[in-house]
Amino acid sequence: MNTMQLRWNDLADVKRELAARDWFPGTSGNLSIKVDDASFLVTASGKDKRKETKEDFLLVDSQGAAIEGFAGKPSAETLLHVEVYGKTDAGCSLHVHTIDNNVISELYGDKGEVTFTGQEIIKAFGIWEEHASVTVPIIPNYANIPKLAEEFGKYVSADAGAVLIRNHGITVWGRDAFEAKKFLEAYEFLFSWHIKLLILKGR
Ligand SMILES: CSCCC(=O)C(=O)COP(=O)(O)O
Ligand SMILES: [Zn+2]
Repeated sequence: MNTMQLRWNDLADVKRELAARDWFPGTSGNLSIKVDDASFLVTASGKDKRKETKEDFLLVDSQGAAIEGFAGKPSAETLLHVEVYGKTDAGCSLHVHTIDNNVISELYGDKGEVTFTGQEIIKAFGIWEEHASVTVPIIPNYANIPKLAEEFGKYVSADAGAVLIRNHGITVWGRDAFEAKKFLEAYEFLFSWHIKLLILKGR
């Protein structure tokens, strides 16, 4: 099996697991995985990502242009994945729309970021101190994708990270598929925990 096929299988596994969580409502969401310095696999645009087909992913070059031999169109948001691979050594980038990430993005959108403190799951990010904090930037949901990608890129420097797009979704990246999925799950846990606490406390 060549590298592209191995990475295809890795991304298909992640896609299946996120689909089982129902994190692809209404065809939303897009996923990518690096194949080498010149190319990555990205989900095809507009498809129901809960379905598994032979046309689920396309190979694109480092600028996000489709490489011949693959059916369909690359994700409309491929340029955000281009930012991740162009600016870091990350190996996988995951974008999902959930109710929880949308609610958090709207609640804290004016602040431009949201911070969580004193939650055990923060250890999933490799931060083991007591009372540790994790902060996620929140950017406006520009309809113009190159502009959205440019704004998103301002927060992309480390090999792992996350950016919330207001009333849209979250993009999380990591060194490989395992790490990106772990971080995505941890962020979604924090969002859900925070919203439930706010509701129960009546704030
Ligand atoms: C129906 S969701 C609108 C587009 C979007 O935000 C998304 O994540 C999916 O776009 P894609 O082109 O990757 O299918
Ligand atoms: Zn989206």
